[in-house]
This record gives sequence, structure tokens and C-alpha cells, in this order.
Amino acid sequence: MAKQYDVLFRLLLIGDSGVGKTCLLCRFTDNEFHSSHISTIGKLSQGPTGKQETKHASQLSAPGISAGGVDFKMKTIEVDGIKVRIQIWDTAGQERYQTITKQYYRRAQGIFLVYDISSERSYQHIMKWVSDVDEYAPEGVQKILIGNKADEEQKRQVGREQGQQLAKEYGMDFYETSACTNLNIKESFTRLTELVLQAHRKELDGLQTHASNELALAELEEEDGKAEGPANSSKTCWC
Ligand SMILES: Nc1nc2c(ncn2[C@@H]2O[C@H](COP(=O)(O)OP(=O)(O)OP(=O)(O)O)[C@@H](O)[C@H]2O)c(=O)[nH]1
Repeated sequence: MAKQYDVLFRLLLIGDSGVGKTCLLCRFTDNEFHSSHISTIGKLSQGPTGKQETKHASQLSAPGISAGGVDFKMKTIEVDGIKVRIQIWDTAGQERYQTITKQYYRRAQGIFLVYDISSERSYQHIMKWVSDVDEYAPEGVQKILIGNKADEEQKRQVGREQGQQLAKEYGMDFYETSACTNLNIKESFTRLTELVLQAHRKELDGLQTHASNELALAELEEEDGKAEGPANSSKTCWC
């Protein structure tokens, strides 16, 4: 049977808790938006979706969440005539899961660094997220800066120019998005995929004839159902 896609990439969403990472993912893959905040945390203690309300995050017990903090969803898009299956990993922004979530950086080919335009604090923390990426992600990983919740104009604490400036400083593309109104969702996911494709152009050309590189490996893992991490099945949308 003909393959449904040509290549598989791993993208990762990182940023403070509550900036809207899960909602961005759900909007992109399922065109859904939910207004409640359900944090992305450990599957081991939380059941099949790996989610639990964060309103009372301090009440959650850390034991039993040792392999949690990360979920993924899949979507296939076509870029420059290439069918790309993207495996998008959604991490928990809470500090307590950082040790776990950092383990996923090293296999990402593209990373979204997300802040919330109505939270100056989440914007300030981007510097810390960037330094984590520098430390744990592979060299050459592609990055995009996202200022989410652009629909919350009346609560805005971070100017669009501030986002642009920061992105420029770190050599990233920048998008203001809204998972709520579907602003720039497809655009930003497509752009990061394009950047990853460009960065892996050589390997991709080799992929036509060989199956022995990082990108092909990702394909095999998916086909075998052996995707790394606790969440190796498709998810219901709980953002
Ligand atoms: N107005 C508005 N609210 C949003 C948007 N995106 C997410 N939210 C809300 O922000 C809250 C947090 O969203 P999540 O997607 O759960 O945040 P997260 O970054 O995945 O959080 P953690 O899993 O804890 O790291 C929820 O109440 C969402 O409904 C958006 O674009 N606009």
C-alpha cells in the first residue's frame, strides 16, 4: 500500500504553564478549543489523556508522575509537495515536570517557544526556555516564537513589537496566535515544518533512496507503535 506520508518530524511545544500550548495543539490538529485549563501532566497517575485540572496544581502529588508531563498528537500536512507527518509533543509548563520534559528536547527537530501576550511573566521566561533549548535540544533545531492569546487585547501586557524584538534577538520567526479565534495557527505550524524541512533538505533527498537517517527512524518508530514516551496513542482533545 502506498505510504500516507514521505517523512515524519517531531515538533515540541514549550513555555510556561497556562500559555495555551495544549490549546494551540488541539486547534491545529482537531480544530477544537476548550476554555478550561487542564494541565499537561503525567499519564501514569492521570488516566488515558494525561490531563488533570491545574487550578489546584499544588494539591497534585508528584509521586507516580515520574514518566509524565508530555503528550503528543499527529497531523499530516503537505509542504512543497512533500507529505510531512508531524508528531507534535505537548509538554507541561509547570516547573516540577521540567526534568522529565527536558528529556524530550533532544529528539525534536522543531520547537515552539510559547508565551501569553496577557502575561509579562511568561514573556520574561522565554529567555529561560531558550537557554534550556540551547542546553538540551540538538544543534540546528528550528525554533519559532509564539505570542498566544492575541484575542485578549484588553488584557495585553506584552506589545507585539516586544515579541518581534525578542524573536529577532534569538533569530526566530515570530507569530502572534490565538487558539481561541484560530489566528495564525495553521501558518505557524506550517512555517515551523517548512523550516525543519529546509534544515533537513540533504537528509530528505537521501531519504528517497535510503532509510538510515534520523527522519526515517522516526517513521519506523511510528509504524511499529514504538514512539518514545508515555503517550504513544492518539489523544482526545482536552485543552
Ligand atoms: N483567550 C484565550 N485563551 C486561551 C488561548 N489559548 C489557551 N487559552 C486558555 O488558557 C488556559 C490554558 O491553556 P492550556 O492550553 O491548557 O495551557 P498549557 O500551556 O498547555 O498549560 P500547561 O499544560 O499547564 O503547561 C485555558 O483556560 C485555555 O482555554 C487563546 O488563544 N485565547
